[in-house]
Amino acid sequence: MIHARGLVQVFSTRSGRERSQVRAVDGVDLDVAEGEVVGFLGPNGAGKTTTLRMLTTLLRPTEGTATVAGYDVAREPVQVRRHIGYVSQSGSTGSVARAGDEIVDHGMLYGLSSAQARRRGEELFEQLDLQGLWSRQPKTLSGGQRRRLDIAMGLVHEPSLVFLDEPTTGLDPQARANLWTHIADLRARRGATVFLTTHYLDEADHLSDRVVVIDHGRIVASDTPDALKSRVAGDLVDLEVADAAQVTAAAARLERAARSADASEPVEVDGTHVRGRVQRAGVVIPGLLRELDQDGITLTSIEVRRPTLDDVFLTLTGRSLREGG
Ligand SMILES: Nc1ncnc2c1ncn2[C@@H]1O[C@H](COP(=O)(O)OP(=O)(O)OP(=O)(O)O)[C@@H](O)[C@H]1O
Repeated sequence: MIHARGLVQVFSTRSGRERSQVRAVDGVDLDVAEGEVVGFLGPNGAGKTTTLRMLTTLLRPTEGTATVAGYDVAREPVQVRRHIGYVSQSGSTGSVARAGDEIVDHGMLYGLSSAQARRRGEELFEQLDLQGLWSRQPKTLSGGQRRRLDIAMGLVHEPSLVFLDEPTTGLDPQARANLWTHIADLRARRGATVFLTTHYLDEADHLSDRVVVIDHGRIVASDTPDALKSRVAGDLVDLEVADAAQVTAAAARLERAARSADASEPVEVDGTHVRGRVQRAGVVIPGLLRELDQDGITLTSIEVRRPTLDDVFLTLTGRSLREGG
């Protein structure tokens, strides 16, 4: 569905007399298969939107090639646009027309007859839980309803590939969860391929078959969320030691368990807490507990936290997405 090779985008900027160049996207290769849901993540300014704009033909690549839905973005932009849906960050539903008329107009813009566009619009209103809102002006809808209307507009011409740029930004948790169901449905019901950018790691984790991470204009990782988590981070084990005098001995034990499991971070001591990462806590902990017991070390508590995509992100880019914003 998407095949990109060596995509580059260089922007020239001017500040006063100074001219400078920004290599916003710096050699991106990307392959997305039919029916895949891919989450595209990166810190602010990493090049996500610029990549998306090249793939949707809104921006001509400085270098490199890409085919999207079977058409070349540089040579066949009209064909590309006809076969994709694009829901931008800002959305497109700011007008004063009625929501239903907006969607019919949009469908006709893509070559549907008005009857076809109406039928398709009504179907989408139903699928996206927008029943009863056909005659409302978009500006009177809630944030979640408006975002769903944006998505309906992006789908009216039945594209097999949909680009969603930060689909849930600014929505409350309930509206986000609701939209997730609809996005997951796109693939389940229609077999659509979905390429989405997001700042929410839980969203990428929940929705994506595969997560692609971009940093400084380059792809730094591409794998399933689970594979990324187990490859990069390891499970965090937090031991709380009952007797402060035994903290050092407990740390040495955890250190050994972590080392044998090939963890990269050092064990950290914080008061009576000893923390470290081990590759597979379920395998490592029974042996560790036996050793601590043999040494006469008593624990007040033990906690294990599975790695999150944020841990992966931090390891890959040196920044936390949560700090981003
Ligand atoms: N039209 C432009 N002219 C000059 N520089 C630009 C232009 N558009 C983007 N850039 C720069 O290119 C880099 C990548 O920007 P881009 O918007 O693709 O990042 P992003 O990953 O989408 O970020 P965000 O998460 O903040 O939306 C940034 O350094 C940005 O300042």
